Amino acid sequence: MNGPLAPYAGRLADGIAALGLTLPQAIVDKLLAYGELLLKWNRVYNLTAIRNPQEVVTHHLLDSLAVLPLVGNLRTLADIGSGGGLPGIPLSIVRDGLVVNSVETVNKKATFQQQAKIELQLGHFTVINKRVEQVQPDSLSGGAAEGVISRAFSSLADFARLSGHLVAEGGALYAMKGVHPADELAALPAGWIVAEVHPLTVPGLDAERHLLVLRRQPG
Ligand SMILES: C[S@@+](CC[C@H](N)C(=O)[O-])C[C@H]1O[C@@H](n2cnc3c(N)ncnc32)[C@H](O)[C@@H]1O
Repeated sequence: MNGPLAPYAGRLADGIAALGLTLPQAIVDKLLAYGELLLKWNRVYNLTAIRNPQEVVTHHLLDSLAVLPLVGNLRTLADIGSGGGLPGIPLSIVRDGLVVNSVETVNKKATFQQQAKIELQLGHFTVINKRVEQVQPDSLSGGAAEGVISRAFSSLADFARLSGHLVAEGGALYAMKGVHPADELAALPAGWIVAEVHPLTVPGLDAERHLLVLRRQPG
């Protein structure tokens, strides 16, 4: 490959190793190809504020992969407010069998994701161009999802309110956050609890990251 991400291929490989992941070279190449597509389409479609190739590797690719140890064993995932396909597309690339439904309301962003699905041959990745509150669980590929994830989508309370209906029984909401959002916890809607808080380290990213797991209150 000789596109704008080529100089950062080593950084991606080092980051993947630092996350404790071992990925075939073909998968690493696919991650780079996705990053290049994002940069290319961003010039016209304004998909993400990040335009620096190095930051595509750290802030988008590695940041998305950092949650893999916590969601990588799920069978079905819905990514809400996925923008240019984050974290859903990187997760779909590295976990071929994972069924990912990617929900994004803005047409041009969903169109980009559909194009990425075709170019990267993501067989289990489905784009849903709708507002999440209008999506019914049975319209998701695989039905209600074991994991419903979002990054930079909304407050925890709105995430639970708007997306909670898409979580399968026994499943969870996964909120990717920067600093631990202590002030958002008190505003959670009734019926949801924060079951787990995982601090995450993203290689090459000098910023706090947390994954919060929300489950339905028992009883
Ligand atoms: C800040 S962006 C984050 C995009 C991506 N998750 C990321 O981390 O780069 C939030 C996205 O949520 C989408 N969005 C906002 N409200 C939505 C809703 N009700 N249903 C689906 N998507 C929504 C926006 O169009 C936008 O693309």
